[in-house]
Amino acid sequence: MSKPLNRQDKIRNFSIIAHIDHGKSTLADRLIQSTGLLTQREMKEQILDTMDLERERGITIKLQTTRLVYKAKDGDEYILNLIDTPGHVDFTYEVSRSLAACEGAVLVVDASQGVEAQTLANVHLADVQGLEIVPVLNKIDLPSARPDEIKHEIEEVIGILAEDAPLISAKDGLNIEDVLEAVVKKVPAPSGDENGPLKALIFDSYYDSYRGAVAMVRIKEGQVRKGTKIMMMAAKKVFEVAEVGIFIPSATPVEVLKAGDVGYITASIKNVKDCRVGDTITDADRPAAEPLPGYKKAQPMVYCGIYPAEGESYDVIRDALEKLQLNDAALTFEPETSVALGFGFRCGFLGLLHLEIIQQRLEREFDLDLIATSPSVIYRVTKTDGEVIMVQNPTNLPERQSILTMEEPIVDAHIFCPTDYVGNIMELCQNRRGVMLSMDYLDAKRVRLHYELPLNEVIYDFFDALKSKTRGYGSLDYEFKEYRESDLVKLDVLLNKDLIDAFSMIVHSTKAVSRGRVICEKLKEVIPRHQFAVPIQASIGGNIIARETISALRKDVLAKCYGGDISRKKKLLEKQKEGKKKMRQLGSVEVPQQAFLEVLKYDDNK
Ligand SMILES: Nc1nc2c(ncn2[C@@H]2O[C@H](COP(=O)(O)OP(=O)(O)OP(=O)(O)O)[C@@H](O)[C@H]2O)c(=O)[nH]1
Repeated sequence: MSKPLNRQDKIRNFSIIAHIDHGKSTLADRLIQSTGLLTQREMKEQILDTMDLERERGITIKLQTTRLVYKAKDGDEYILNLIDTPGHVDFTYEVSRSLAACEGAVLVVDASQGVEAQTLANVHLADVQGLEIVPVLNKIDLPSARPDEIKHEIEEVIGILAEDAPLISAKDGLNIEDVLEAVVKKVPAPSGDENGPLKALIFDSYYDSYRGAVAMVRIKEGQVRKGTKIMMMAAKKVFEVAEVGIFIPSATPVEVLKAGDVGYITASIKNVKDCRVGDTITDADRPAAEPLPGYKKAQPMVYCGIYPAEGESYDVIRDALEKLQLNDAALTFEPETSVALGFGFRCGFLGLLHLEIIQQRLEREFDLDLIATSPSVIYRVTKTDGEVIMVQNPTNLPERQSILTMEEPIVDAHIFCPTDYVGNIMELCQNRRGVMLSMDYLDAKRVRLHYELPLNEVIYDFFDALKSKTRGYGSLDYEFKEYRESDLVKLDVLLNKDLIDAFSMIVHSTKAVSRGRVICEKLKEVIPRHQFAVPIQASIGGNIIARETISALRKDVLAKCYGGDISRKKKLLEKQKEGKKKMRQLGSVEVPQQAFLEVLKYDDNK
């Protein structure tokens, strides 16, 4: 006797996880296409990666979800809810968010590259959520594909069976159906009482100017429909549901969402703070006893100041940050002031990429002109009077004589790379004060290195340096380990004798002189000449350790334009104006926005 048919038996909720570039988005597109959701013509190049920024960088940041309908080989129709995940070392937290809404994860591994740092990191996150992992080997069309070796590697390094893993080419659309079959067979159907009190997990949200905050939810128990009075369990706010729906892939209203479903809820929620990712939605008239377990809250690891450029409004920036925070709980901010830059915000990020993305989203989506100061990690300072303080902003570092000890965050870093580049990696890590803990050979060609590294050496451009020193083949994953005492000093920058607090940073004492020199040189390159000479100095505790001077020059852009070419003159003046817009007056010196980014760049050869 077969057991009676249950609606949930025909639902599968899953994510795709992969190391960057192993083909996650390409596979997602193929799955959408092969289940007939969209015709070829309608298919954009990459449907799930909607944001411009992502396209540019080729990484997925914002979560998206899509309902697919698949007629399986067993003759039944299944609803497959595919929840997209971001793919970068900075965003493991967001991966956890989408995994919390699933029962399984398709693990895509490039059949020529093999297991990489984020393959392992993502598997670990899926494991923590108790998900079924379905391995898939992609890019088997490549002549360099070595599926048998990589299957073995998956079994050895990850410890899951890979014998039956589908061998696919997402690019050519080869064996895509095997992936759908594996999802149907291996990923468990959702369970959860449809008639119990409502419990819905908000795994993402976005702001829609007409409908207010839209909560993307996984219904774990109970049901929700238009008119249901819902309560946000953490926010303790009650709303009446205006609409529930699903993504196919655009938002489409349905009558009801029940346990096991993935969809969205709108309820004219005007204040974005009332619709926090990770919160549980319940029925206000019949509330659940307890909220769902959230996932581990992400701790920002990198802080920087964000200030309005000339003429921008502080309130508009606050509003924009609040909107971004709605679906990015890892972003934190609080007001701060800078002598050089005025009123702004101290913002916390997961890492440098996260910082750059938020900065660019503020500039593009909200059309804001901003200045971001040097990023900093959080230092733990014990003062001579016994007080312990956490310092996120170098400007707040107490006077030297009142500091007893300073500790800095240390991370555990795992680096995967081809054996040819081991020497380069070791050199890089040594330059960044790393301590090697172990080195394992994955096979004859690849190694895994385990290092301890101070976070303040990783946040600036470690990832870029790693990529360039391994021709793109190295991969990195890191996590916070502990605070450790360290010999740190505050490095200040003076422009025309004025201390510019926005440039101050905390560095290891052995690095201070070389960093100071590089910063002065970089600033000399990017700050335009003024009508007076501008000394650029780096100092530690009042002692100047490096100096450059920008010589005086009068800039007359029209000097070259003799004759009557008025349109050319106009163009030059426009260009100069445009250039001005990106300038910021710091004391008596005009500094281009770019300078703030330049000071961060390390020079590993110095
Ligand atoms: N040869 C070959 N190339 C593929 C295949 N699948 C994907 N690619 C290519 O690999 C690159 C990365 O693919 P994506 O789908 O963007 O990778 P991703 O894992 O989504 O990357 P992120 O969004 O950065 O996480 C693209 O240039 C794809 O065209 C495949 O089966 N064969």
